[in-house]
Amino acid sequence: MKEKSNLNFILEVSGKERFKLYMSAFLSIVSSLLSMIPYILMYNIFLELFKDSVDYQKIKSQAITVGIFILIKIVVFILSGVFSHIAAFTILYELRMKAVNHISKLHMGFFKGHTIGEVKKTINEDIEKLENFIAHQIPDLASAVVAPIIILLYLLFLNWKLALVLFIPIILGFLIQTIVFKGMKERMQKYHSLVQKLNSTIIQYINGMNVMKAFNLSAKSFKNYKDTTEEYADYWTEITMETAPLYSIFLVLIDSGLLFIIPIGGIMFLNKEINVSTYILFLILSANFLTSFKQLLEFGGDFSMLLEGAGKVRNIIEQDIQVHGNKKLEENIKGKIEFNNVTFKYDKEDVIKNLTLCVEPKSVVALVGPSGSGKTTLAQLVGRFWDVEHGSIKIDGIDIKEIEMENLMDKISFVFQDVFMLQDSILENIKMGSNKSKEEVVEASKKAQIHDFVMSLPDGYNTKIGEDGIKLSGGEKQRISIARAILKDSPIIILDEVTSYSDIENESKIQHALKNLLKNKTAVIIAHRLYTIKNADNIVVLNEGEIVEQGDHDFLINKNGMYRRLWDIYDYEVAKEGA
Ligand SMILES: Nc1ncnc2c1ncn2[C@@H]1O[C@H](COP(=O)(O)OP(=O)(O)OP(=O)(O)O)[C@@H](O)[C@H]1O
Repeated sequence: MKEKSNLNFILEVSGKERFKLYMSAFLSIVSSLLSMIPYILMYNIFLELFKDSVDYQKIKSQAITVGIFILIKIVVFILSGVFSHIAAFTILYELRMKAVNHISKLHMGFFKGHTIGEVKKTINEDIEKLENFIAHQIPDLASAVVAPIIILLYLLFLNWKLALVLFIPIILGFLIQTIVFKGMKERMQKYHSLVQKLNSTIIQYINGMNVMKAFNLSAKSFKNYKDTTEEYADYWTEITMETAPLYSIFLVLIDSGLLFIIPIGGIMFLNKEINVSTYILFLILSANFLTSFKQLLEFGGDFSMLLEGAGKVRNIIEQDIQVHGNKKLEENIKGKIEFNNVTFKYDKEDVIKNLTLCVEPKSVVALVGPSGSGKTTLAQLVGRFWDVEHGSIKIDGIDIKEIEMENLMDKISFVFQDVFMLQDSILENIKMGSNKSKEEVVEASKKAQIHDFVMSLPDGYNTKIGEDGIKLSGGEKQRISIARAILKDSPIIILDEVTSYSDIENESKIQHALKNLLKNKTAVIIAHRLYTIKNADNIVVLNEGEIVEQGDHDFLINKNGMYRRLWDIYDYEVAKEGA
């Protein structure tokens, strides 16, 4: 992945915009070359002024030419900026779209290894920084490289001995630069990881505020944030202490580059080796040369920082996407799900172990078992939230890896406890991008037992949800998510049963809604409350990723195994709650 440099990566993603970048760099070089011309013309003016009989007409025409070149330089400079800015914003747009699009195709596993803070920093900040690089630094860099070379060549041509004096600050500058920027890559990596950590801790701090307050943990979480901020500040202090003294010497050296030209040029003038106009031109051009040279050296630091940021974007864009085949499930599938010797692990330990299970079409299978036994994992594997390590999962005889992802998602509806809500109207929250009619939405909402609630709101289905709109209770969100699934009408339902209901009324409404949802569907239910799955066609008892028993409720109760024990615990807890 690292064979290609990050700079090449930027050029590669520039795609069609690359021409604009080259154009911008070219115009920037032309602009800096044009800025030399007035100096050369001024030299001619000086030469003329020091003649015995001054030709004022010639001076006038030279002065007008200087003015024209300055104007042309300004126009070319602006054009260079226009090209680079247009390119930059187009590239930024494409890069963001590419990254966000790519993220949607990644395994969930990617989000396990990267926090939301990290991903946000990359997509917002690292990509934004590239704007500065593309819009300003590519053209600046082009002219910063070419301009000093041209000036130096011209000065060597004017008087090579005096021009050689300029090499003193160049050599010293390079030496110091090498020392200052040694280990810069590692430092920049650490810098980026610290910024990511800062982002993650602040997101964690704000997102978890209500939970932390409830548990009186605000101070602890704040301490986490404070510690990270201190680590960041300490890191910058450390870098500054290490590099500042040398860097200051470097700046002074470059700025005082003229100190070498003034005395040595002066001596040469007194010895009549150069005339006064050459001396003056040397002073002007040397100052110009040293400024461009300093700019060029300063690019080094910015470069490392930007290229490291580009590397982060690459890390996302070059992540392997979840491959899928192009087979399609028929419109009216039966909905049979087969797990064949499925093994899966998140990290080191197998969470699902060589599991074989058949979910018959239009049957309801409930997964029960102790916490951590693998119920959620097994259900999520059907939707390829993760891919199995060994074995296969088939729907109507086709391996899910061979099915086109969109088609697979079309055939499965997920109803999870943690309901994701769009910051949009209730109508859009139920439609979820589909082109179903309002009537169909209302029909689904009635079946999901949420219609009456929606109609009691002032704006009905147009009521906004989210920060600017109304807040919904857990039960209401759950019923909206059931309405979504009823509207989607997929043949397979994966349902994470709600652990607790806010009240009896909510509970009976949700049970009713679920009954409507599961009618004629193949369903896999992750069961937390045993009595709700008593009527399931098949109850699968999981323990440590293995099926320990399965059958209907009566069969399993009579078997007197783990299911029976789970019931005993459950009955005890329900009795305790009721007491
Ligand atoms: N994203 C993840 N990354 C790493 N390990 C995970 C992840 N999700 C679950 N696990 C681990 O996998 C095992 C099975 O978890 P899973 O959530 O499937 O069990 P569960 O039976 O649904 O539990 P519960 O009833 O508590 O929801 C557990 O040991 C859990 O810690």
